Amino acid sequence: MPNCKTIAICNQKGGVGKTTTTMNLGIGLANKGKRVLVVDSDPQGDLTTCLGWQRVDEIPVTLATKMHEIIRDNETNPESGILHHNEGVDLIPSNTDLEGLEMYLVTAMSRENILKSYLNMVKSNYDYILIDCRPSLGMLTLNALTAADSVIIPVQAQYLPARAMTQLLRTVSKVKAHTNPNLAIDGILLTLVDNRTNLAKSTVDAIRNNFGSVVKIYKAKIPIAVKAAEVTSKGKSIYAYEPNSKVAQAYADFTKEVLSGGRQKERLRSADAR
Ligand SMILES: Nc1ncnc2c1ncn2[C@@H]1O[C@H](COP(=O)(O)OP(=O)(O)OP(=O)(O)O)[C@@H](O)[C@H]1O
Ligand SMILES: [Mg+2]
Repeated sequence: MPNCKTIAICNQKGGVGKTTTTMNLGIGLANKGKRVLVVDSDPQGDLTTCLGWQRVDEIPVTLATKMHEIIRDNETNPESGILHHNEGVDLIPSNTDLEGLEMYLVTAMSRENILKSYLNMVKSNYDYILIDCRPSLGMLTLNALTAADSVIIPVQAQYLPARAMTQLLRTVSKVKAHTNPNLAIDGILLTLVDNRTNLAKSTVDAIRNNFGSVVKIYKAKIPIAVKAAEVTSKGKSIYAYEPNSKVAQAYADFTKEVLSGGRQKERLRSADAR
């Protein structure tokens, strides 16, 4: 059976490009012939909307439905309710129902393992599963990190995210110590990069100096561009919306780096967990 790699796209900081990256990496991988499932793990349902399902609250089967089924041990078809996007990715959608599920998780048995248990039922159908995390380090993100083989951290290249990164790296260490010893950090993806400003350049340098020895930083950098912001309301990827743009090229380069794998420089040890 072919191996499936599950990647959580994670940063508790809001608006750093997690959803845009999940969508364009997912479709980038599908364009390279990979079987891809993207999972919307944010009750805002942004990934679901970006992929073209505008009325998220009318979607009958969502990630919350699937996770409830696991918690209640209901026998159902794990593949039912998975949506198919015409650019070749499958989607497990979400809406505000996931908010209630997250609260419910707090008291559930094996609460960090629910998403993993579900994804284990469908992962043989895929080469990659990408989980778009919500901007917090709550139960849903802990479920994503427990289900994942690795984490990609989009970082907005406009200020030094020192505190948020330290918190995130500590959370990854805790997850490694408690629920997922093999979790790796694949790397930091610099997003919303404005190459014209000195601030962006010095911030990119500062991110490299501060975290480059601990976590790999992808060579590809995603430029800030109006087209990238527009595409999120079009229901299609940047490759379909603006194929010749710098953002499309950057996401294609990033996709190639992800395909070539690489977990080098990941020196975070579970012993670091506090
Ligand atoms: N390269 C880019 N250039 C310009 N705007 C972008 C770019 N990438 C994303 N955006 C816009 O920035 C905003 C935040 O992006 P996105 O929703 O992907 O971030 P997020 O980290 O998922 O946010 P949240 O934390 O709310 O889930 C969106 O309005 C999006 O359209
Ligand atoms: Mg998002």
